Amino acid sequence: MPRDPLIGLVGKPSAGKSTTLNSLTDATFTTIDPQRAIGYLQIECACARFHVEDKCKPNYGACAGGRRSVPIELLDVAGLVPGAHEGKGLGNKFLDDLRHADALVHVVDASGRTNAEGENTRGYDPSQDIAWLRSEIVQWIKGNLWERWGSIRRRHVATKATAVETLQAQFSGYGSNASVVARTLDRLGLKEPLEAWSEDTVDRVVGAFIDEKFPTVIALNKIDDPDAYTNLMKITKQQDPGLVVACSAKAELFLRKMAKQGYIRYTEGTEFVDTREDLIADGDPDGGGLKELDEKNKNTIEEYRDMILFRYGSTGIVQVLSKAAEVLGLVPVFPVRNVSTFSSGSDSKAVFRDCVLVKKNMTVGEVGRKVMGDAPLAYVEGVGGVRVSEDAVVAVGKNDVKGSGMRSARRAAEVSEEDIEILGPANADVLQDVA
Ligand SMILES: Nc1nc2c(ncn2[C@@H]2O[C@H](COP(=O)(O)OP(=O)(O)OP(=O)(O)O)[C@@H](O)[C@H]2O)c(=O)[nH]1
Repeated sequence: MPRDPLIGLVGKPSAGKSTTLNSLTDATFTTIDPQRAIGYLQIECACARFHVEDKCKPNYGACAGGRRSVPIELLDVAGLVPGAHEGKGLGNKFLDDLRHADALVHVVDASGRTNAEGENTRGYDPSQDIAWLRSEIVQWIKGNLWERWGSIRRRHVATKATAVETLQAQFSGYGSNASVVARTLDRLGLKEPLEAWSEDTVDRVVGAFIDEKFPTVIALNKIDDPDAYTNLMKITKQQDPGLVVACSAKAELFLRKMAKQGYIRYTEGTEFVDTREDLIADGDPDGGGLKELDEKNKNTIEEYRDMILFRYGSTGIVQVLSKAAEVLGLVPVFPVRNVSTFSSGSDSKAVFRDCVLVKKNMTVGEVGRKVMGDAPLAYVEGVGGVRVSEDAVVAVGKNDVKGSGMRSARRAAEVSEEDIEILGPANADVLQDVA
């Protein structure tokens, strides 16, 4: 059964990984182990599409006016320093942890105040970190492959295997599967057979495999630091701007903490912060019931407004996670028991109680099995009661709402009502092309 997607946070020591992880998670009920936590991905909820926002009650996470926070697992992959592939730092442990991740967030200290080892300095060029992190992963995978290339090639010829079969046998240890390898090769469109590949071709295969298996978002952290701006401009020009997000984990952590303690109103992912003073000035004599801030915290909020919120539009942390979900191509699927009312079992008034995040290119049948485990899947239908093939692929707005089979399904498969789930297409007008 496909497991839940996992996003790995990587970066040198002191880049801000733990702060990012803490700012994305709700410390009260999140710790799986010290390195793993549940963060919340913000998505457009299906309730908005069907105008039932007022009845939306998620079993996990929350939904406010159609913006839903869906739990997603995060992993802090600590211990990366240059030379990790040779066992430096926490080298082997780092690489071992890395293989579980489906996408990476590279947390970069954009302030230039820490060197490659994470030690204090000034004026360090953080674009170097992006280059060496990639190079560590490349050397790790290429090293393992090239070391045995002679025998891999001989076996490939002797067994008349396909290139996908031969490479998958080598890449399975990185959490790969045959479709990842097939997409890697498609990306390159190589003409020569595997036995004729040069070292240069193997390098290109490794590079394309890393792009496919570990799509990476670059989180340029510490933008509250005045030195960060120049680095930010430089890196945004060098990298695919679609993969870079400017952020401040420290600011996000602070704002969430202050909001939780009742000092401010803060809408995560936005520039909107209200203090008691602001609300009184806006005409609410009670100041929204917020507590009075002390001078120090008031100044910090002012500083964050100037340096981050008004300049960048948000702390960027919510966007880091959304971007990671985007590069991974995650599709939120909404299991419901009834495809007309969108309710789930016992509580017939609440809608869209569940939401699971699945990877793009998953079929309706695979999603059904993920949600239902081994229970037999009689048939699949969705909004409007339209039947859908198990082989259809899910995408946002397409085959992403599912409900229970009831009587007709029971006839179809002779299993109990509880055993059936149905997946179905959303309204034709919201169908989107499969990415
Ligand atoms: N100015 C500023 N400092 C930050 C920010 N995020 C983290 N820091 C600081 O950077 C230091 C290192 O942060 P951590 O989150 O512990 O870094 P890490 O990457 O987990 O470090 P290791 O545990 O050593 O791998 C701490 O002093 C943080 O307060 C930020 O957005 N702005």
